[in-house]
Amino acid sequence: MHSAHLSEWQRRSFDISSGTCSPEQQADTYRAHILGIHYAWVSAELLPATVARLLGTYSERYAAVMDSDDPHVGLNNYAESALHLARGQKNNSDRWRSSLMLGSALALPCVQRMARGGCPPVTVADAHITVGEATAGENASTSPSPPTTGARVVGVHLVAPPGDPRPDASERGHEVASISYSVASSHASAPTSSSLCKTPPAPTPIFGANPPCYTGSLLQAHANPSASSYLHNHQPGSFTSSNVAKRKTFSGLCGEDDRGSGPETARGLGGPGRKGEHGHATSFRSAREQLAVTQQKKHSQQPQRGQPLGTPVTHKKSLGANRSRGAFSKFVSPMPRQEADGYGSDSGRHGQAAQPVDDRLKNFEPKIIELIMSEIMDHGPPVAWDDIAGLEFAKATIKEIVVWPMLRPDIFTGLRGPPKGILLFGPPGTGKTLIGKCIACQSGATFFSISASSLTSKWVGEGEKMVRALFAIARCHQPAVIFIDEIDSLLSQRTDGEHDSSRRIKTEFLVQLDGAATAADDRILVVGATNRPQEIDEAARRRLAKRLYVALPEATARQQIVARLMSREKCRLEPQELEHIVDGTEGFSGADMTQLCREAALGPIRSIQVADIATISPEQVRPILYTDFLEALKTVRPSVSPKDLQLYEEWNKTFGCGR
Ligand SMILES: Nc1ncnc2c1ncn2[C@@H]1O[C@H](COP(=O)(O)OP(=O)(O)OP(=O)(O)O)[C@@H](O)[C@H]1O
Ligand SMILES: [Mg+2]
Repeated sequence: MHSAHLSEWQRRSFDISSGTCSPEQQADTYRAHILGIHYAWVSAELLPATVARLLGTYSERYAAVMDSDDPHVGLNNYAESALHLARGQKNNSDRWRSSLMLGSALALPCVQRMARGGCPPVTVADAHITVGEATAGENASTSPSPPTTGARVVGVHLVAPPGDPRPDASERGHEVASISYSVASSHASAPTSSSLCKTPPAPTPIFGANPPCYTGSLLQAHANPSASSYLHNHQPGSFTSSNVAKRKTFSGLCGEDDRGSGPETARGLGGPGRKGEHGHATSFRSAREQLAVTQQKKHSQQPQRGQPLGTPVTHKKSLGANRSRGAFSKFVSPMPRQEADGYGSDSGRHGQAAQPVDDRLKNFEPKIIELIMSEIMDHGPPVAWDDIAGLEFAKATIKEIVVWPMLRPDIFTGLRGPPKGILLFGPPGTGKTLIGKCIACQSGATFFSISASSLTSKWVGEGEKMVRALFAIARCHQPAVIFIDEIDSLLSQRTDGEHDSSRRIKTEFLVQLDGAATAADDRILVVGATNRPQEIDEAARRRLAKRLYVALPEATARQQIVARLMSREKCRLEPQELEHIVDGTEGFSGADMTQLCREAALGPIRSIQVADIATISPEQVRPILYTDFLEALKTVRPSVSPKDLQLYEEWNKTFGCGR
């Protein structure tokens, strides 16, 4: 072994053998010996035989110290060092002082918020709360003496500063004294607090008219045992206690623990009915009572009708937490509510499908009904009859067929009954769709505006169902107008090579149109519009009994169109100029006239310098002039060729209902 080790070894052996060692020192020395031998063995500093001999020797001696039954010799000092450390530590649990002092508590934002409700914030000088031996505060002179001399006063002192300008400041000394006395008397079985209290105890909530005022709280704490518990649990002052028992005493004297804090608690369950040995409410409460208290608290926190203003109510803001989510709670859709009128026109307009209410619709799949309701029904911007220029015969006929029978169904019966179908045919852009929109607005009927593509489906059989559903729904909403724009694509002539499904759709439509599936008094009118009337199937043509030619606008109609459009713009057109424009637009359709006016309206803008376009005000833009129309006429051409026009004329002569 190294010399250093050897000297250490020798020193230990000498210490033990000298007889001056205490048993603890002996045990420690033997432990050190054994560790040293292990170390030397591992380091190969000792021969195994030597290790065995030494270990045997020292283990035996160590065991003699440690395992001895002799109380004077034997010891167990394993934990000695730890205990030694613990003994050196200061234990502060006995005398504990909260770091939350009155001053810091009053500076807390929540306390300041409470104080903002009309009662001035309490200052440090206002309150001095002491738990412990009798205190001799500045208010001692104002406090009545405790009835029992030597009784330990556990007091709550609220001291009014001498110069406090607040009106109740002078009284608070007495009031506080009564609090102090009240608590003390409870300990000493003294007279009731009410006999000494200046303010009669009232069963008001702990936060009365001046909730944030600590004075009020403390006074009511005096009157109300449970309020005392509030004080106990929430008092922001310094809390000094000499030991745990004293703190428990204070807790008991103050009333209930925090589980029962609140006025309802005292009045309802733990209050007058349940008294502790000192005549105060005890803190014990069964689970059932606790549940009732919790419920009561919950309900009392909800604002009641007629609750006086200023009564503080604790509101917990939560998102939807107040809403019942139970199995019986009614789900409220976040979508805006529609009128629950079944398949009313309103519900369909907004794309929300209602549940079928009519027996006639029960055989249809909801999705088909939904599709028709949500996509087919259409209500555009309002169109008046006067908005349609010219076309007097067509307008009169439609009024006769659609509007009047709707108004007087009792007169239009029998032979006077309206036809089941109307066909509006004519060149493109002449106002056929416009007439359909006008019917929708003016007839007062439920208006179904569908396109052929809405009724056709790639799924075999779906198209026929759609057609059937359309008429069924229209039947449920009589009087109804089914407007089918570009009806030629739906009811074109049936050919041998066409797909079977489209043929079936046509057949179904003709069946429905014929009225075979409808009653005689059903008021459903089908209005078809097409610019290719010659392509319509002859069976369909027959069923669309009133075939009205929507011709190109005549001179007066063209003039009306221009005048009407220009009346909404800043325009300067002489009557002669307007006549010239009308004369120069022979063969123009209504759409062409609209396009001409749009083009002319751009004339004033084009005359503005490019640099000024960003800064010019609308008032500075010059009016539309005749020259603008002349310029526009250079670019706008009629969209209907004379040849096409001839075809329409011929078809009208052949199949049309015009004069
Ligand atoms: N008689 C008219 N009076 C006023 N404006 C009209 C008239 N005819 C057409 N217009 C104008 O032309 C536009 C197109 O008209 P509309 O859509 O009714 O034509 P259409 O006959 O349905 O054409 P298409 O056969 O191509 O469908 C209208 O929005 C309207 O501005
Ligand atoms: Mg059209």
